[in-house]
Amino acid sequence: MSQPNPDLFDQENCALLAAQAVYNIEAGAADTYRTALGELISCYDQLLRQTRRLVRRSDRQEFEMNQLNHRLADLANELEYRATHDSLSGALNRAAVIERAQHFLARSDMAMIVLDIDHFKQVNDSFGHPVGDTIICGVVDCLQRTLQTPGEIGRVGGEEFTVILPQQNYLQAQQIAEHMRAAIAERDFALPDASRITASFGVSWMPAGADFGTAYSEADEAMYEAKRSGRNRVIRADQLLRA
Ligand SMILES: Nc1nc2c(ncn2[C@@H]2O[C@H](COP(=O)(O)OP(=O)(O)OP(=O)(O)O)[C@@H](O)[C@H]2O)c(=O)[nH]1
Repeated sequence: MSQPNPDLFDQENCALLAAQAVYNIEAGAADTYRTALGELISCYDQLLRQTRRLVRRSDRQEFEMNQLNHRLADLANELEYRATHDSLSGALNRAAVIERAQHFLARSDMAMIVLDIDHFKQVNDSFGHPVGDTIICGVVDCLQRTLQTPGEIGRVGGEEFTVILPQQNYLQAQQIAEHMRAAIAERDFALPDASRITASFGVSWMPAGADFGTAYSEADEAMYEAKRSGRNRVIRADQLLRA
């Protein structure tokens, strides 16, 4: 049960009641005294009632203002989410990936994985664009489930994704990419012909202070080498440089 609101004017109300009692009892007092007291009582009574009404109105407006502030904060969060995320898969969008990667690289070393779904055009052509869309969401789900360390997953192009991994060395990033590759290859995407989906991966590693463009182009080049050499595999950029 809710508590009744405390009367802010309890003291004034008591004074008013006492004055009213005096006014009623002292019937024989001088007329001027009684008239003045009567006016005082009436004005004071009206003042109390109006002030109570104003306090109630102000409480209501404060409540409404708080509700509007909450709604505004929710909308700001929603706007921020929409500005930074891909609406189909929920992964970060390209601009947000660049921004976060630059943020990490300004502070620490960072590994980057670039992956691209294999023969995706064929999936779209065979089963239609909506089925292709479910594959994109399924691939992002595989990446999210596999990523156990701090990092960010982004969709940087149609069927191309990026995973940024702060403070992970080449070997750790390669192992994460391998787990992701296996998770996609093993997942049943429920395609009508029961075929499997695979993706090709490239991995780069940059020391603190490097730029996003270099990290991305090295990982992208390694990913294309993974495509050229048969798809459904992980290639590290430093393996290309040595070859
Ligand atoms: N369903 C769907 N398809 C998309 C989306 N964005 C891009 N695509 C498709 O992705 C396909 C990319 O095809 P390609 O670049 O030829 O590459 P691929 O068929 O995956 O072949 P490889 O990369 O060489 O293995 C095209 O058919 C695009 O229409 C999307 O948001 N949804």
